[in-house]
Amino acid sequence: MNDVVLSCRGLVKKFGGITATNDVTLELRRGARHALIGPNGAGKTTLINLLTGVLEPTAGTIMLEGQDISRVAPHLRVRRGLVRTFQINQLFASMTPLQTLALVVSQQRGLGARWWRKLGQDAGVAERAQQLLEQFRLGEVANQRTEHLAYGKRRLLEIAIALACEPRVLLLDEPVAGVPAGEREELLETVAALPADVSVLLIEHDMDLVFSFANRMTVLVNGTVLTEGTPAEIEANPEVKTVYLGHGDEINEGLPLEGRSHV
Ligand SMILES: Nc1ncnc2c1ncn2[C@@H]1O[C@H](COP(=O)(O)OP(=O)(O)OP(=O)(O)O)[C@@H](O)[C@H]1O
Repeated sequence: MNDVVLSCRGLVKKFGGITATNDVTLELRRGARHALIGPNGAGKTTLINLLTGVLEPTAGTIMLEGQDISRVAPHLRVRRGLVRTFQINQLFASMTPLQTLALVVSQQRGLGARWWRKLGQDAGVAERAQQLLEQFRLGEVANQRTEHLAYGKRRLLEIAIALACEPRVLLLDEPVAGVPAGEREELLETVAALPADVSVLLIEHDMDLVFSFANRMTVLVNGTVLTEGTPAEIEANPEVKTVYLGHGDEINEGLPLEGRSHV
């Protein structure tokens, strides 16, 4: 069992009379490429917020590398290696990718607020920032203000920032959402090339990405795990089809064999 990196057991989250997460048990294995899918309102965002500590569970436990983190503050979960991608906010708009990544790498290495002075001096920080720029195909835009970047490049920067935090578990929250067709390929290739030792939980509506990326899938419906399995098992599962068919606009038109991508 020690190859389980992140798990939750009997996780419940109630908002007043609404049960958004209903007795969810999930295991993420070391090196996993695991996708979490489900129709709108299934509880995916709530579950990610519980795992990252943004929300406190009504009941249940969350374990990271064998330790109970159910009540650990979000920033301390990041320090322990549980990192999610987040949308770049105003804070980074006027900074360049190089500055942003140097800042995050500096913070990660305990250099804190002295990052800017250290940038020129600390070869380790500059080198790691440069590696990340190359890995995420941001070299050409390294010195452009983030607010001027193409949307796909911003999404790449978001993943690069998460990786700069040296995660053991990476929660990828809809990495291709809103990315124009012409910029998607680069993003898909970069996601596919994430380091094998980082375990990834992907939440995504784009079924092309889900089925090309994941080797394990969990389907959430009404806050509950409907089923879990390999992509082939999920695709063949009549219950999964019914659930998505019931929602009309979703996977019924989106399962890969039926030739559609976005749901
Ligand atoms: N803060 C909140 N207060 C009350 N109800 C909430 C809150 N957050 C989520 N919910 C409800 O919990 C349920 C699950 O919502 P959640 O956003 O987690 O689903 P989701 O699977 O992420 O949906 P989507 O794919 O549309 O983003 C929904 O019924 C939603 O209305």
